[in-house]
Amino acid sequence: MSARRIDGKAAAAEVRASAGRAAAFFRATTGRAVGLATVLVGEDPASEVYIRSKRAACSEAAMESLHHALPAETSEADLLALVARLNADPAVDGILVQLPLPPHMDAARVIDAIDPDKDVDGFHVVNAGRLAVGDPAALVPCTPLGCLHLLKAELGDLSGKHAVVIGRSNIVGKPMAMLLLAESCTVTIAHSRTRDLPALAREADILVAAVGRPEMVRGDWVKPGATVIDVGINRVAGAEPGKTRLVGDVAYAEAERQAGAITPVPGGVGPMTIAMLLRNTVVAAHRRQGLAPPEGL
Ligand SMILES: Nc1nc2c(c(=O)[nH]1)N[C@@H](CN(C=O)c1ccc(C(=O)N[C@@H](CCC(=O)O)C(=O)O)cc1)CN2
Repeated sequence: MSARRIDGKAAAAEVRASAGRAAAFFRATTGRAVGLATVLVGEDPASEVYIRSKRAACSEAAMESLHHALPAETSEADLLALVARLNADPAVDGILVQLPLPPHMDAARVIDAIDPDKDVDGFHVVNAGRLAVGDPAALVPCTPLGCLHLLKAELGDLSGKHAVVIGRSNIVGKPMAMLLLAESCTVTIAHSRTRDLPALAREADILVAAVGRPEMVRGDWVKPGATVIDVGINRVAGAEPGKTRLVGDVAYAEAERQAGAITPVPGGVGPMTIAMLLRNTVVAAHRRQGLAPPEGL
């Protein structure tokens, strides 16, 4: 039997619509639009596409996006000075510095210069700490937040389920594990040094793959009926010369024969990242104004 295909595009459209309604309420209440500052350093083509999509999503939700495009050779000091100006700007509710940054910059230093309450990517150490201790003031990284949204829509209550998260990055693996723990899952974080990863993965009711290695998770790693969330976005050579195609970290055609439900790539987790960015920005705006973010956002 074939797994249910989890439609991330449809789920993302709902989250974006609900963020748009909250942004309209915010404008009606405060007299100003929710403002997101986007910062792109250099001309990485994929980053340019993501920034364009984020700005288009903002405009669709009637939020203001204030874009700063800096040349690749910008110094870290100049970027930090821009971040300081955005921190102080009352029209800016959220600040997003698109990653990756050029190699001469220290991304951790730049992220930690962002006001944690405007850190709509949820990457700041203060937000990582808030998430770890269960502080509701945490702004949570968009990709794992999107994964959790898809999991809850698919499974309802996650309590007691065994979740295996493959990947331990600060922006996906670790926050994903924290979110699942907060839902009372039993969580195992696996990584490149984990012994007998296929056997461990086969124990998972929920299997999250966030390793950045094309189709690493094979069909026989998946417990029958498990829910599989594929965070990978890997561009690999296509069938025709010179063409490429996107694949996840999961060998989809094999895994869908085992899983109960599975996210595709593209069209699974990816669209949720931008939807949750809008959600985080609207939440940050409400909190900064002393307003309660709308229920269910
Ligand atoms: N500051 C940040 N930088 C980066 C983040 C982030 O969350 N904050 N995440 C990624 C890139 N990213 C957003 O920035 C992102 C990646 C992928 C998608 C997406 O919708 N993917 C589509 C496929 C798109 C394609 O055809 O290439 C999908 O999976 O369906 C959205 C956002 C790194 N940097």
